[in-house]
Amino acid sequence: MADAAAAAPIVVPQRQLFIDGNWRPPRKGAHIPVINPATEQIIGEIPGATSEDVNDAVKAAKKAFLHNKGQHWSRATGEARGKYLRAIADKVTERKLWLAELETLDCGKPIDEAVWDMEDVAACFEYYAGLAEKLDEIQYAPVELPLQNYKSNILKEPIGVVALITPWNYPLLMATWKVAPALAAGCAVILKPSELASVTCLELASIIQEVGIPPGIFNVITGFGPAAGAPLAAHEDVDKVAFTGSTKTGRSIMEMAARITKPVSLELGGKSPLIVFDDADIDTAVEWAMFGAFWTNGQICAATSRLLLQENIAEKFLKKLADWSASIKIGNPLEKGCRLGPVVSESQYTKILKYISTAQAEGASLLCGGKRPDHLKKGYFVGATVLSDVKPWMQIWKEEVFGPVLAVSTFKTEEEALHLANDSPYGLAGAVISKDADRCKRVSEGLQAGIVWINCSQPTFCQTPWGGVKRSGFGRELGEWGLENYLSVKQLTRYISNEPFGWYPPISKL
Ligand SMILES: NC(=O)C1=CN([C@@H]2O[C@H](COP(=O)(O)OP(=O)(O)OC[C@H]3O[C@@H](n4cnc5c(N)ncnc54)[C@H](O)[C@@H]3O)[C@@H](O)[C@H]2O)C=CC1
Ligand SMILES: N=C(N)NCCCC(=O)O
Ligand code: NA
Repeated sequence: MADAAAAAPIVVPQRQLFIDGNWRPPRKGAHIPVINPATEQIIGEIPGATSEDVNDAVKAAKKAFLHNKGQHWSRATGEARGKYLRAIADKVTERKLWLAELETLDCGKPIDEAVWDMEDVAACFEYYAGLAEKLDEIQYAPVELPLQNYKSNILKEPIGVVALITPWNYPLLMATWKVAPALAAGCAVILKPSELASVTCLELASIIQEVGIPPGIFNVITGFGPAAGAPLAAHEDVDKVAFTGSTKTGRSIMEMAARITKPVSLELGGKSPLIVFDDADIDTAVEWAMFGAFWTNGQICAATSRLLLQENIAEKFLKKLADWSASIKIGNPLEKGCRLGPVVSESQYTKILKYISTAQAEGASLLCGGKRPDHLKKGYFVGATVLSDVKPWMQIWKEEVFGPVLAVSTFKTEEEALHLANDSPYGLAGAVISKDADRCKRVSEGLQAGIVWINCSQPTFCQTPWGGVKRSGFGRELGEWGLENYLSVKQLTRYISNEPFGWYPPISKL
């Protein structure tokens, strides 16, 4: 399929903003080119929304949330909403290859990975359909009280109109991690995908239109961050913002939200460590180290981009790592078997190369990669890059690169490894590889991170919570925690005694 498609170019559908169940051109008429990072060519365009369109979308969402006293959506049963989520999952599955090809064209990830993402997207909608149904069972859950005159019950209600602002590294999957639980909870959604990769999110709008979710419950506003994202995050009638992206933008969103005391959940950057002990099986560990740093062309917030090797295996490990990394199939991401495509944009490409040259200037050794491979004349390709002799004070050890760049350092003892691993403002993920289960347990407990992988790096399931500590953000996506992000908890406390309360002396006795 991918090869046939490469022969007959796939056409990016021309779409408008999706507001109130309809496709609408942006009020100011702006458009943003869609660039294929593998060819550097413009292959389509997306609408460039501004605050006027944001106002329209928020108004539609608010109206839809309250429509018919919420009976048709926000106060409908979870079971009713779950049916729509399952229908979305089915359509994503039907269109899996088409969506995957669009994703690859738009952001450059290898087609095999894009297909995998689409499978995860469908599974995530399916999973939250199940949680929507389960929500009905737990409504009015009793709370045990110390006084017999009272009974308390808990209602879980949708938070309201939610703004979901998402990045370009897993364009449709990161949107789904937010859209699926938000819809399951009964919220009305405004999705603002990244201007660098919005195509598949617009296709999701088309799917949602087809399955017949009430107009206004799901809206997509494409556009630049400052023009479309900022007015959305700051809007008075947006009840919550969920964001995944850079630490800098996350901070500005939190500042905007703070002005009107609006809740936010933030999934920000990382510089996650992978610690490999000397009892590890070298081949297995090398492969996980590569996957943790080069999958998704290295553009993963939870990438284990800092590798810590126990000193006595470092030489052997690095030799294998460099040879294997240099052999990764890099090129046309639409070709099956491709394992490294271009990074998303010219500015990311330039930024990554700058990180690599700074690292070398600071004394790190380049073992492989570091540039666009010679056989590729165009496209934002960066060969899988391994930098060794990295010291903790170097920029490459401290800052998120968001590209296929692995920084390597060594340690002697477990204690030193943990110290080096935790010496970062970030705390999204961490990983440990060792045959010693006790050591893995100690290290897992010692890592300051929201996600710890043991004897692997990156596998992620929609059932398990996702999010960070320290400056990597707060709140948890996925699993039951992901649903809580979009629910508010209401307590209902009833006085059930037939006797008067009796605090004030009765008037007759005065
Ligand atoms: N943690 C993660 O998953 C991600 C981290 N990043 C990091 O961020 C760096 C820069 O990438 P960008 O695409 O510029 O990330 P970004 O954080 O600026 O973009 C993420 C989303 O936020 C929106 N946005 C930007 N400025 C905004 C504002 N003022 N108000 C509201 N929304 C706004 C963008 O349009 C996009 O939808 C990357 O090199 C990488 O280090 C980027 C994408 C994902
Ligand atoms: N689908 C998997 N396994 N991981 C997604 C990681 C998304 C991120 O960059 O945060
Ligand atoms: Na693009």
